[in-house]
Amino acid sequence: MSAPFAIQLDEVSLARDGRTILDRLSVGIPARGVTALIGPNGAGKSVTLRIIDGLLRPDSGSVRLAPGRRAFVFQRPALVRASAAANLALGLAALTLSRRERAERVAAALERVGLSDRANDAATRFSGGEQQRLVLARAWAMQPDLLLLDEPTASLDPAATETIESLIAEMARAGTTVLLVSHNLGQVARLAEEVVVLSAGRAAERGPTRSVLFSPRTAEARAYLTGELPWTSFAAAS
Ligand SMILES: Nc1ncnc2c1ncn2[C@@H]1O[C@H](COP(=O)(O)OP(=O)(O)OP(=O)(O)O)[C@@H](O)[C@H]1O
Repeated sequence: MSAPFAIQLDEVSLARDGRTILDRLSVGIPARGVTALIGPNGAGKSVTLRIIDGLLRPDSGSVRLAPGRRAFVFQRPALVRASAAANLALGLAALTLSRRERAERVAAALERVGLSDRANDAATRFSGGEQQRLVLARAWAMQPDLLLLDEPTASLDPAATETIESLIAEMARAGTTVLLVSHNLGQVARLAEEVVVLSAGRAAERGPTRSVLFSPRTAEARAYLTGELPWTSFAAAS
C-alpha cells in the first residue's frame, strides 16, 4: 500500500439485482485526519463503508487496509439490551485490559459524552441523541486506528452534534484515521481535510475540503453541491 493511505480501494465493483452499485471504484484514504465521503442518495457511500469494514464482499477489485483496530458507527445506533456501562464494556471485550482498566475506560467515556449519571440505565431506552453519544463514546473508548462513521449526527440536536464533532476531532488528532459519510456540509467543512465525492458508484472528484466544496471541478460534484448548498443556487440565480 502506498505509505500515506490507510485504506486503498482498487477497481472495486458491486452489483445487486442486476444494478451496478459500485463501478470500479478506486480511492485512497489518507492515514491522517478526517476524510469525508459525500455524494447524493444512493451513490454507494454506506456500501463503501460496509465493504471497508468487511461486512460486504465486493464482486471484484481489492481492498487494502493498514493493520489495526476498527470501529464502525452506524447511522442507527447498534446497542444491546443492557445498561449504558455494559454496552461500553462490551465494546472493550476484545481488548486486553484488566478489569480495573476497563472500568476506568468505561467511566471516562461516559464522562466524555456527559452520560455519567446514566451509566446504569438501559441503553436501548435512551433517546436517539443519547444513544448516538453512547456509541461514539464506545468507539472513543476502543481507541481504534480506523473510525468509520455513517452520518453520525443525523437527527441530533446542536448540542449533541457539537459533542460528537469534538469527539471525532479529538480522535483524529490522537492519530485515528477517520472516514466520515455525511450530508451535513457544515460538518464536513468543520471536520474534514479531504473530501471524496461519490457519484453513481465512482469517485467523481477528490481534493482538499474547501476547494471541493467551494470550487468543484466536475459536473457530478457541482450537481450534488448545488442541491445541498441552497445559497449556491441563490447566488447563481441572482
Ligand atoms: N443489500 C443490498 N441489496 C440490494 N441493493 C442494495 C443493497 N445495499 C445497498 N443497495 C443499493 O445500493 C445503492 C447504494 O446504497 P448506499 O446505502 O450505499 O447509498 P448512500 O450513498 O449511502 O445513500 P444515502 O445518502 O441515501 O444514505 C442504493 O441504490 C441501494 O438501494
